[in-house]
Amino acid sequence: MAHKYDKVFRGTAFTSRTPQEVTVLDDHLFCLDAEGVIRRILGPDDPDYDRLVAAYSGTASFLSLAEGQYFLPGFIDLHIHAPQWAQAGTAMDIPLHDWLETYTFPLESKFSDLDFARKVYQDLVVTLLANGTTTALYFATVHKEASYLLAQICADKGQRGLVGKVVMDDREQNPEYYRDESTEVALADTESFIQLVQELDKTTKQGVYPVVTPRFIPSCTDEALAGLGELAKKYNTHIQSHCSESDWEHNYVRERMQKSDTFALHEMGLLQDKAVMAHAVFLSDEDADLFAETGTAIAHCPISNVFFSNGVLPAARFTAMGIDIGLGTDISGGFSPSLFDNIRQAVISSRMLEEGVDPSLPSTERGLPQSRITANEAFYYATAGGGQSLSLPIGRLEENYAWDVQVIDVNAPNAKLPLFDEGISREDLLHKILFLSRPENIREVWVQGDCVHKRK
Ligand SMILES: Nc1nc2[nH]cnc2c(=O)[nH]1
Repeated sequence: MAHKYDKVFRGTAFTSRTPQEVTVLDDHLFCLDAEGVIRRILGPDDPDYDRLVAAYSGTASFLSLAEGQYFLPGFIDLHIHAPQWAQAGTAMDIPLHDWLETYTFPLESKFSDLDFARKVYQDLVVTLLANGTTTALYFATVHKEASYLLAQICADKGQRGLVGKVVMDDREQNPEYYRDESTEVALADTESFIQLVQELDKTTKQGVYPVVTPRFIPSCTDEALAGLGELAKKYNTHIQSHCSESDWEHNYVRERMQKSDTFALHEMGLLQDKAVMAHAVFLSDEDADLFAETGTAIAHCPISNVFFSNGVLPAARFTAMGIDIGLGTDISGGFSPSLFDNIRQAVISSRMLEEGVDPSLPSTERGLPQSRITANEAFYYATAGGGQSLSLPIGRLEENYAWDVQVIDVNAPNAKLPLFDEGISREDLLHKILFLSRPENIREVWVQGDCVHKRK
């Protein structure tokens, strides 16, 4: 009899049900179709379970996890500057504005050289996959060709890439050596980039997507911002930018536009269901309401925020207000390519926000009550929250979602997790995985039903 499913996986999986609750699927079967979509999930009590195991086990379509191995959804990096991988871990000691001018713009300008771009982008995509990141929302550079090359590399290596050619057209704000030639060229390049990537997408299984990407308001003219809003609408694309990241940026926009970043971006047609704004640390309640109403998501980048944001995102409050939130590494404002590291920092930063950090103040005045997030919530942001933010069926191990997973091995050689209690609860085990896993524990990574990384 012909097999109904393209692949069947057997093992224990963790997946978020809500921001606070994780579902454990103990020794379940995950049945995929040829498109790499989960069509059926069944537990050992299901009457079909034994029949399916008997039919598929021993075939090339069946993969069963060993003791100590678990499925987690692949991570979704909701904010990452691909070219900045080349400077990750350096220049963490100066403010955002100086950092952009002294380090970042000179580096990004080098991506006019396609050979250099290829070297950096290939290394980054492979590294992200090895860190369990199955989908990434990338800023590239102003260069159309190199931005397209990044989309091609994602297509080639099997990562779901959402890629933006960055727009920086303001002649006063951007250095002559690194900006769009003119507003017209910025818009024309963006439009042809969108068309090229939408064509490329048709050749991939996992999907690659063009993203309308004004770097941030300070680097764009009003005309470019409005034109980009129209292009996003015309081609139904995702949108990304930075919003209210730091005191300097937030105040610059207020002075130039006489309104907040959020309201200015909204006026330009840049807030919508498929829009993701990085940081958003300084949103007022009115700004936050507008995010929730328009379906605009926040890419929370907790490591980067320590260095560049002058504050901590009140993630718990914004989640309660109904805003979609995902996690971003913000390479290289953040130094780490790992969303495990960012899960940890999201929890740590939220605790510091809640408790406060100035010991000279009485405890009652030190912090912002009810700001802490749990490890479950940070896990949600890195997975289901990211999928929700992008309006894509990813980030959950549920029927009709893509099979994007990482196989975690708690007994990996040289990276064994400290597990000495055989009766450990499933939730405690997940928390150990979240706080202690290293790349060595990520045994395999799958995107849209295909294996894209395997540790030797
Ligand atoms: N963190 C960060 N903030 C920005 N704001 C504008 N550009 C950037 C960037 O590259 N990184």
